[in-house]
Amino acid sequence: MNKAQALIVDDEADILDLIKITLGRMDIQAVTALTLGEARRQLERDRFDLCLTDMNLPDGTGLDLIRYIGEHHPALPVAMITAHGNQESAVAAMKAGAFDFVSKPVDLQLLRRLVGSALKLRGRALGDDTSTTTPLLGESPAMEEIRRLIAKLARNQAPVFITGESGTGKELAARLIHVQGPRREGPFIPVNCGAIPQDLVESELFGHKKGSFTGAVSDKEGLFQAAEGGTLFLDEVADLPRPAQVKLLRAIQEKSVRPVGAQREVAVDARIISASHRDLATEVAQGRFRQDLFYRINVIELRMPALRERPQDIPLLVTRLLTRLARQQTEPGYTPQPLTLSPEALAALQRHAFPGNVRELENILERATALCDGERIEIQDLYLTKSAPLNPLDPTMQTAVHPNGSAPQNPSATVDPANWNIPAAARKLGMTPLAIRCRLSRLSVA
Ligand SMILES: Nc1ncnc2c1ncn2[C@@H]1O[C@H](COP(=O)(O)OP(=O)(O)OP(=O)(O)O)[C@@H](O)[C@H]1O
Repeated sequence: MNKAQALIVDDEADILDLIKITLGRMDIQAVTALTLGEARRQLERDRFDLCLTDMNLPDGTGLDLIRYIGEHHPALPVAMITAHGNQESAVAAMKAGAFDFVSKPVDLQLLRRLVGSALKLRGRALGDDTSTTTPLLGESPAMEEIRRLIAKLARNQAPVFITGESGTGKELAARLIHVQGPRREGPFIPVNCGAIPQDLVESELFGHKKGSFTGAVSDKEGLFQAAEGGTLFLDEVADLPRPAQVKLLRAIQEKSVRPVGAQREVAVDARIISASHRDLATEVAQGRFRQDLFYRINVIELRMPALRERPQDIPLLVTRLLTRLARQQTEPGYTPQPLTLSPEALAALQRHAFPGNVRELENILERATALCDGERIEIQDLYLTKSAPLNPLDPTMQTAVHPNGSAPQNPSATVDPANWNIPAAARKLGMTPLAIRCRLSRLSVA
């Protein structure tokens, strides 16, 4: 590959020189521009592997340049040089499509890492190499869109916040962002924030020094440091206690952490992807989650759709999951044929509400595979009981008209799947419990 070439845009000659020297030591040719107009001309004249731009330019802003590059040179990673402590412009840059940011005074170690990550994208098509991770299956437009967004997000370093119900594939999406991006060779460290005992959260995340608290018998590296060069996936981030939220904010802003009991901060280079099945905006409104942290981790939001919103994906998921289950039962010299699903069983699954989403589908099929006698899974092998929640979005649920002429109501939407309280639902819908039971058994699968 030819020598890499970077375009550096800043109206301060000193900064241009400093960056030029640093890149030169990395064997990268740097071309400089003092204005937005000059940068555009360079971009049309030459081919670059990376662009670094300041926010304030004499004839525009760095954001203008980021947007211009997004439109005309979408494969070119561009990073913003922001004024010290100006988090707004860092967030704005990443929302506009910047790959990453570095704040002034420029920390050369961080700059070198940033440049290294950007150059790993050279000559690579979007979404390469997902071979080691389960693909995100689904042919629905919603899943197509998710895959497209993941490929795009993989190319930058912005914090991503993934929302969605339990089992919708939030962790899978985070892994795909990691493996499709320049950090793929680095570690992917998943952390369930809700599973760490409250008093150990800070030490787990940021590490500790020997003797900093009872039980700290030796220095310990935190999960942030373990994710160096890779991605830290903070699952159930809403469960982080407030003091850890303050430290997390600082770690993201300053790209450095201070282990418990340590005097000095240590620089860390980890991409943060977080997720929660809870609505973080509500958590903020109720004072349980810091607004500034919410703003910082939620630069880009990815919403994983519930399975009930895309029942058309169920047949493909079923086929792939049954194939995988058959493979898992392979014995030396014998691989069983994947089981098939009867049309009635498939229809039943497409009517099911799946509160546990794809994970629940996996469990249902695993159980059915174990219990099924023949080669075809029948409706009764699914063990969807009468109390199984029905998909309120299923069109067959929308046809009944309520006697009082109000909008069609759906008993399964009213009957809380957790309680399955039919009398209460009947009161709410103005129907008799018997009528509800009849509706449910007509639509139910068992
Ligand atoms: N679109 C999909 N294609 C294939 N497998 C999927 C898909 N979505 C989810 N899965 C599978 O479903 C299971 C649950 O996914 P995952 O753990 O990513 O969900 P989650 O949203 O992070 O769940 P939780 O909120 O409970 O942590 C995993 O085995 C994952 O591989």
